[in-house]
Amino acid sequence: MSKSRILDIKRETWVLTGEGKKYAAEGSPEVQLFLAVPAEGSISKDELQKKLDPAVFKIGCSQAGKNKWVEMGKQVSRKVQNVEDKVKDLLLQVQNGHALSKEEISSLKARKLIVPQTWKGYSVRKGPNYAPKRKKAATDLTRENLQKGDWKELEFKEYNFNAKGQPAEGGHLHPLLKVRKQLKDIFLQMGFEEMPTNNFVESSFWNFDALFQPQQHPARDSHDTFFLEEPSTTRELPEDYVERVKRVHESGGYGSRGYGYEWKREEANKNLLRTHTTAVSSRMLKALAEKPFAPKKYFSIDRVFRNEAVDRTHLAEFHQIEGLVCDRGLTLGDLIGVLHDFFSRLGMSKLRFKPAYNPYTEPSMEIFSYHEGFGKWVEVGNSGMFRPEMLLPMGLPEDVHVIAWGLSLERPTMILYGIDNIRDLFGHKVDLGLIKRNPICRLGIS
Ligand SMILES: N[C@@H](Cc1ccccc1)C(=O)O
Repeated sequence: MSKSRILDIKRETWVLTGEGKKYAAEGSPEVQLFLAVPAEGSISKDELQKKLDPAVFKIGCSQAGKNKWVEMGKQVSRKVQNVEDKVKDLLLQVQNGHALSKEEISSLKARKLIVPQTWKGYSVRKGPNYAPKRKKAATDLTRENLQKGDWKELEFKEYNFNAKGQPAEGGHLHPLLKVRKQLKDIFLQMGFEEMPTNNFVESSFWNFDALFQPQQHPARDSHDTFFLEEPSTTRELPEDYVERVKRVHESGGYGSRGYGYEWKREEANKNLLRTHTTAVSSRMLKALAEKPFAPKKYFSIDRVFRNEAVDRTHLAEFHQIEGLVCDRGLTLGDLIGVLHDFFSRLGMSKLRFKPAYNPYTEPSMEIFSYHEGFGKWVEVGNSGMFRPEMLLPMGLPEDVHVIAWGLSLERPTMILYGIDNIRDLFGHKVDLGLIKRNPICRLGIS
């Protein structure tokens, strides 16, 4: 835009002074004076002065005299019959924004009845180099430019080496990892130790038999469990313990009648992808039974696998959170107390329990939490006291009881992040935006 296209604009207008405003309302001093002089005869100057404001008298005398309206002496008398208040008329015109002639302005200005007021502005017009007429500079040399050959005429934009680049994307943790970290912190704060959970492949023995789960149990069917083809069987099992487990399944002991069926070693040898992390708990408890007894609190958070029909709330693999406390004389009351402590740290303080069945726990309880947002009770986990048929063959002392519970990691994560389809949370269809949009995880589930 060239400079010559910008014009300064200055406008002068006139406004009344305080005195001007007074005369516009009350009449000019000369007229006020004229009207104070009687139409017939005369009035003494002293008498006249008393009738008028001193300033009006003084100015009125000089102006009325100049206009030859009155005869001034000791006595004052009129020289004309009528006068017109020209000054008042002019002041009213100025007040109403009308333009006056140069002479009229200068006479009012001389008497300090008006003052100038200036208004400043600019007039701006488009110049010959105004943007739309300019050629747009090309930013990229395209294949079309090369094919058409118009690159010869193109004007290319210069590189701006000072421009800032795109902000670099930092790492973001997946919601499951963040909730997992919160849960891990909760367990650690409660004094639990983490169990080693790095084996996805487990034998049926540790996953089911050691947990007093009978070999005909439907969960042990290939419809529910992924069995391994290669290697299809486990290499070794602790023989003495296997013998005790076989016996407790077949004929009981330790005050139990057992299941009364023929237990098969081949079934126990079958390798599978672990269906729950309780398989890890059974290994840990067996190891504990080998040493002089010491109470323990264990937890794990890791992946498990089930041959499920995949739908919006089920996947064939998910993460299980497992906690257990092993000590002398524990009761169901201890389990309820620990569950209240654990879940309230997750923001779920209203809990209810429902009797349930697990082959390895008695009694067993499903855990429900009241979800304020949903306005209803939702199932959040499963729990129980491990059966003597599981603990005593391991060699744990008889008065040692184990309270335990399990839940999925996906469930609380979906509630926390408002996700209603598990496939949006886990698997190859997860939108990276979900991860980027949730850099911070909120605690408090209900
Ligand atoms: N293993 C159970 C959870 C559970 C753990 C410990 C005790 C009771 C139940 C499940 O998979 O659902």
